[in-house]
Amino acid sequence: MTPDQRTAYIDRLPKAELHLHIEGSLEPEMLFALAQRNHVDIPFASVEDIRNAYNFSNLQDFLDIYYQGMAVLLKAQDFYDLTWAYLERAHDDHVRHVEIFFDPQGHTERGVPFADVITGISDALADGEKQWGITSRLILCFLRHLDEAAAQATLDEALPYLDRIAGVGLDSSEMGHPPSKFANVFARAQLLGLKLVAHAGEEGPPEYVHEALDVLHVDRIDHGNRAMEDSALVTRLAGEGMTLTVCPLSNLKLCVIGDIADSPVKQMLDSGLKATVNSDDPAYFGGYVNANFHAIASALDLSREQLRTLARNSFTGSFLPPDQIAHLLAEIDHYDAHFAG
Ligand SMILES: Nc1ncnc2[nH]cnc12
Ligand SMILES: [Zn+2]
Repeated sequence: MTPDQRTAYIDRLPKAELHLHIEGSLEPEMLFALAQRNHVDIPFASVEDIRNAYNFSNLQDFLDIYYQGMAVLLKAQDFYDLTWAYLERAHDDHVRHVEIFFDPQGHTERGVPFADVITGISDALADGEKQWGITSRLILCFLRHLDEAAAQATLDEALPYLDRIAGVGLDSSEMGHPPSKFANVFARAQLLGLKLVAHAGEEGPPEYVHEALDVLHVDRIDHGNRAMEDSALVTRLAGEGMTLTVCPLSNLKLCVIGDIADSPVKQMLDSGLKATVNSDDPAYFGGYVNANFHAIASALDLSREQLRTLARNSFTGSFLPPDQIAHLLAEIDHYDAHFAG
């Protein structure tokens, strides 16, 4: 395939996005507009000012500004508008299914009712399915810089809404907050029938990936970059068919990698790992899912077969039922068979 053909192939390839923080899709324009609509003071005079602040040297640098940005989200309508805007972009990128993280503790600690957060997001997801046929799952993330009791209280608040929540995850500052800190709340979530995921090995050591598997019993690993440092762990992850939700542009912006060519995606595929490509916080990291595909496809010279594998992994690694996965895999095959460049 020529580079132009590869770009065209990615653009319309049916895919799922499995690692997307809905608050990280808050574009500077919407942040600015919501600040005005809700009369929230922000330390930025213009959209340009906001964009200029998006330079990070590590995860914590980003998180500081990410939590600051959330302050403009106050009403159910704000969460609806945010989610709808993301779905419009996802639709443009031929995303057929999304599994979205949300950070309720970032909102309830500011006095926003849990009900407003989940209602706004889930109403938009339902409307997105009606409008475009994009299916979805919602994953409640616990903030790992807070304690386990706070996570348990958040799970308590979620109980009336479990019909809208597919799973729980673990995000925020990784270093110093190992997965084992949340062993009890994850065990409780599992008993409630929820799926389990955790950010691990983004900045944290391979040991945190081991803990996510052995202590939390996760169904997926979010990021997982540093698992590549531990060959026995790589063999294990490959053997278990564990899905890794890798985020190339995020890794670059947060200095997890020094160059996009250092993205581990190709090495993961070559090692038999079930890697997927995702955007993480696209408003902050410079691109939605197709931009992430484009960036690594050229930097790593990915083949058509590898791109197709990444798209297949996004569906087989999802929490959809087998019949829907089979249907989406058939969509990929149909697309691939008819792609003329
Ligand atoms: N990449 C990331 N890592 C940890 N926590 C996050 N919250 C939002 N994006 C995150
Ligand atoms: Zn993330």
